[in-house]
Amino acid sequence: MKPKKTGLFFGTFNPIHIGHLIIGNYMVEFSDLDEVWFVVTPHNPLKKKKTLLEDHHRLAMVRIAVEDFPKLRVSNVEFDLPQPNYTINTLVHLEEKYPNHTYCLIMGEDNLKSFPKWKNYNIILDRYPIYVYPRISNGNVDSQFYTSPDGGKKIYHEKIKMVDAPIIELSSTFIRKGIKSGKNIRPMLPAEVWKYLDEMNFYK
Ligand SMILES: Nc1ncnc2c1ncn2[C@@H]1O[C@H](COP(=O)(O)OP(=O)(O)OP(=O)(O)O)[C@@H](O)[C@H]1O
Ligand SMILES: O=C(O)c1ccc[n+]([C@@H]2O[C@H](COP(=O)([O-])O)[C@@H](O)[C@H]2O)c1
Repeated sequence: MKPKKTGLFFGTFNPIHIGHLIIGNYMVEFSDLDEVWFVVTPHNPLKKKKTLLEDHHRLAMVRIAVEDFPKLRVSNVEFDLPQPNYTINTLVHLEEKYPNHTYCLIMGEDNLKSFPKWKNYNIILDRYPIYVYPRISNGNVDSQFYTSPDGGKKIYHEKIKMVDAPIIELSSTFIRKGIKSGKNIRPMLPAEVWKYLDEMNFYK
């Protein structure tokens, strides 16, 4: 059987919002990927855990968000791996567990900026293409992968594919703050995710 080309969209998803969904869906519809897995991360090694909802709630909301999209899947593979979750370890694990897939990474531009701080990022780059989705909130990306030697037109590492997709400037942080200050942020979340959050009184 031909291996499935699978995009791994790693994230904290605290909570998942329509920006995430638009990215996952765009990648699977407008690139060469067969499917996209939203891999819910218990603990990002570069983030503090304090404002984080419990893993199973974040997972439940991703599951609700993707259930009507057959090419989008949710994965809790990192729940049983050591924390904090280093992506290289998860990739090794996935290669063993699901050998009939070829993997690439999906990330927003903000994550590309911190990418050189990731464990074994050179090995990740060696082995996996990275599809990057544009994001502007953190200013111009100035990671080593972006700097053209002549300072002119941006050039990128050969494994990094910048995807020409619409920019949706929305973040989970914005949503959490909005809820805390009593704003109506309902259109920013899939309807059923908003319902879940609201019923559970999260982020208030
Ligand atoms: N609006 C967006 N546009 C492009 N990429 C995004 C967007 N929102 C999230 N991402 C990407 O999705 C992945 C998971 O992101 P994450 O769960 O941290 O969401 P976030 O909205 O950035 O959350 P937070 O505000 O809590 O940091 C990351 O690769 C991030 O870059
Ligand atoms: O492997 C690393 O060193 C590493 C460092 C920082 C972040 N990551 C991963 O990047 C993913 C995106 O995280 P986040 O919090 O921006 O959604 C998440 O799966 C993290 O575990 C991984």
